[in-house]
Amino acid sequence: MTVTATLPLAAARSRPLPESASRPFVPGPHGTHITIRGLRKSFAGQPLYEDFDLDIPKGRIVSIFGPNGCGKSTLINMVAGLIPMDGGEALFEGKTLRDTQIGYVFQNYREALLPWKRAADNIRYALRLAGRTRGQAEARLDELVRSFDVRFDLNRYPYELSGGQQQLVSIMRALAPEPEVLFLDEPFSALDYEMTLFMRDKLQAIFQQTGTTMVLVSHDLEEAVYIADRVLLLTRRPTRVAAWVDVDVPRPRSAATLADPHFVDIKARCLDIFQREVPRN
Ligand SMILES: Nc1ncnc2c1ncn2[C@@H]1O[C@H](COP(=O)(O)OP(=O)(O)OP(=O)(O)O)[C@@H](O)[C@H]1O
Repeated sequence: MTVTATLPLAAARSRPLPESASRPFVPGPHGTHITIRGLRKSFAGQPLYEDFDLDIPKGRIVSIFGPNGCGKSTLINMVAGLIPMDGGEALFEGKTLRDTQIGYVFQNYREALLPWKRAADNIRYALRLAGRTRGQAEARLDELVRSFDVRFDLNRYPYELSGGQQQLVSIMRALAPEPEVLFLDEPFSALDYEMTLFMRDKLQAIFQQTGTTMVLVSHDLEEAVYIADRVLLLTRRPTRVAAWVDVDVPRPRSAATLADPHFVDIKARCLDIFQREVPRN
């Protein structure tokens, strides 16, 4: 699903909280960042999620992979507060979304940035919305430019930038207020292959610098495994967890990783689960 919005997070925090599940809340194991309990969602009377529980680990990159239409985007959009749950709840280390700083990177970078603002002003704007003073925003912007090693002119308008550059600005904007969790919905799917490889490595480098919990939806199994510490495989709807697969491949990963026998083995295991589990539902 493609979501297009320009100011998702401000809107998300003003939404009412979902109703709590009627059963007692059971916390996740040690190291859990996001605890989802009793999640329910239907579209047009057709259940997508029914009494769905999930624990997402802290300080890890989790990729979500599953068949078309199983609800990958809907899941992160509900947890990020962009669309309502029908029931259940999600807590961030015990806190509600309202008390949690999150970032979100949309698949459709063309509509994600504010077109009337220069790239740098898109980032400044997010920082000002998050309550930073003008001086703090400038300092943070400088820091981001250094850590992302930005070599193009951020004083350009989005339409003057390439797709990859726009998506890089979107990721910088999402990370600018130092979110506790970063959600990414197929962030590289609209980019060409060269730019996709570059952006994956950029994201990985940022993760290694910050340790921010990241939850990424991907259509591409190789990408899902390459980027993740853990891959969450989902079934067809009504959607369940098919499996969690650990990707115990050292970072930084590189093009050579793609041919590493252990990496290839993990990818094959994911594909096997996908093919075995998914059609049964
Ligand atoms: N607003 C909506 N109204 C009706 N149905 C919807 C809506 N949003 C999503 N759906 C349906 O819910 C299901 C899950 O959609 P979602 O986009 O979350 O799946 P996905 O796994 O991300 O899909 P894809 O792999 O195709 O990107 C799909 O069948 C979709 O058609």
